[in-house]
Amino acid sequence: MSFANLKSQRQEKSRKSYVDVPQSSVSSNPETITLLSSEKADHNRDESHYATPNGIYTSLPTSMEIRMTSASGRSLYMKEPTRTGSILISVKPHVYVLSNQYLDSHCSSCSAPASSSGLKKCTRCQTIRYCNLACQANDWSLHKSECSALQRWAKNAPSEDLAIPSDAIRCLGRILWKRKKRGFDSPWAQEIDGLQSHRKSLQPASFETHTHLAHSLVRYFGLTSPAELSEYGLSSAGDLVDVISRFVTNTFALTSPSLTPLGVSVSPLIALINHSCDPNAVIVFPRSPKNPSAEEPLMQVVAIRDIAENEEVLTAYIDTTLPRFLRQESLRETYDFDCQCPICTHHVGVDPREAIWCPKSCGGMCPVPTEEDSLSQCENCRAAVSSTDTVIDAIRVGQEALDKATLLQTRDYDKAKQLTTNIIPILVSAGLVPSCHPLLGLTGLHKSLLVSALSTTVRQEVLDETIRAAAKYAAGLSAILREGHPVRGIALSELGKLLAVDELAPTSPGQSIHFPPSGPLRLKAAYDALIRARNELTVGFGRANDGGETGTAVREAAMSIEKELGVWTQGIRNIREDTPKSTKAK
Ligand SMILES: C[S@@+](CC[C@H](N)C(=O)[O-])C[C@H]1O[C@@H](n2cnc3c(N)ncnc32)[C@H](O)[C@@H]1O
Repeated sequence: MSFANLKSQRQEKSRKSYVDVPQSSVSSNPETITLLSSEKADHNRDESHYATPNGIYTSLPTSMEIRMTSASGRSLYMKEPTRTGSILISVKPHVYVLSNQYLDSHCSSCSAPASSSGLKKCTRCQTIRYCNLACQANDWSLHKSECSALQRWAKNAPSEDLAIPSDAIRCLGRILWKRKKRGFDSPWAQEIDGLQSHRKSLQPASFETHTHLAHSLVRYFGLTSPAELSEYGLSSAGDLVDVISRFVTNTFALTSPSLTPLGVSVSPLIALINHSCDPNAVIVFPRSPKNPSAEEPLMQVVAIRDIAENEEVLTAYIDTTLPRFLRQESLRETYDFDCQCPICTHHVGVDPREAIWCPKSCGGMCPVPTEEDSLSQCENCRAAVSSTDTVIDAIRVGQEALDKATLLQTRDYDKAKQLTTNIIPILVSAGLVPSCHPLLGLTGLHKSLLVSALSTTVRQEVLDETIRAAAKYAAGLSAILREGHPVRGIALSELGKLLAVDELAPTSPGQSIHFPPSGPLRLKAAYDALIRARNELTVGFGRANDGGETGTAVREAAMSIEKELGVWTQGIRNIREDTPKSTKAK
């Protein structure tokens, strides 16, 4: 449920404060902290949304029901056993928008990428683009209000690069316009108003973010006084902060069928699902070829393991490849709770997110030593880790490099790549396993940087390095995420596609002892990776969707390699048959 660009909102400055959140909720004085912790016993939430009748969720499938738990509020439960790969929920989000960087390349109505005939631009705001007139007509009822707000914003923008408001502002705008249009008492508005708000327990960092969002929203709507908020059914600036808090806590990434985050979306029904770092379901936008584009983007919840009757459906709000302390930090900051899921609380065995190889190379793993707990030994042979300081230093340097390279990846490609290239070997020589943080993150980033370079020039050694990085990344993910997780499926499909790229300088099959191999062995490795990817995508993007758009493309790629391999095999057979016996013996 990553909320793209939220933090960048903090940079959006504005002149006048409309926001009237009680200072006590953000002050750092001890009294406030006491107040907050006693509220925490009551889960720190505004109870008013619990009054919302379950009946308003018109898209709630009959196989599920809403229950209340003391630990996590409203929750979705299965009323019947469900198999891996089943689609549990399928809805169009209440609202969604593309992030600024995708406004030129994707349709703002169905969120599909531009076809070869390009997209048609709204002639008034010159910002929003559509596949065709049908997509434009589908979006018009909302874009009508948005169009003039976008024009006003652009006119007053201090510079060209700030001429379009962020995805968060545009999405909030759409929520308020649609809420007004549907009626403040409509089921649609009740579902939005029923979303959980953490306004009363905002932490200082979140308070700042919410304030900036409120300022920007006021500017986007062209309001000149807080009284004008009443037009949107809000009686005070505090109500506006509530809307923003609901949005922040309940927003999902709008993703492509290959999981690229394209924007943000809100579905009150799907927002009833609570979090686990070991989820039994995922939220995807598979874009099945069977779906009419007017129904896209279709948001689906898919079971990634069998779910029993009376079991809670749980998805992950954050990146679960991160170590526990980073997951907890992120959940506390954005969602205001301490995760008590099995992998956060049961310390059984070594967590592959925080592990190094056995110093005696027995194949076992040891927990990464920390400043607080420097004693570490192999889970298998009990060999003690002696290079504690080296490991701690390597992880610190790795984390700094990952943060820096992530920031630089779009601004300074060479520096970002230099960082990943130089730091990965340090972490590997310190003994980190491929799934360990921050090695996994750096490997994923290194792979993405190499892939983006391939789009300009393909050199054999770069292609091979990219394949090795993709293989290490897929192996690292596989140690953490359960089989059928769409992130695993996408990583494997990327590896398969890279292996399938024609070699520029194939070596002879006899020389193929290293990875990636060459010739038919490479093709076979591509085929194997694509078949594994296909199986995982069929689960993660829903069996009924046949793995969605990516699953379908991967199946086609695998079929074409199968044919090619058939030709190779036949070719080798023919050569064998044509070769005189005396030559074969040699
Ligand atoms: C998207 S909402 C989920 C639905 C929410 N329980 C409700 O009643 O509306 C996210 C909020 O639910 C609560 N929550 C979700 N998962 C939780 C968990 N594992 N433990 C405790 N609270 C959780 C947190 O308050 C979080 O900010």
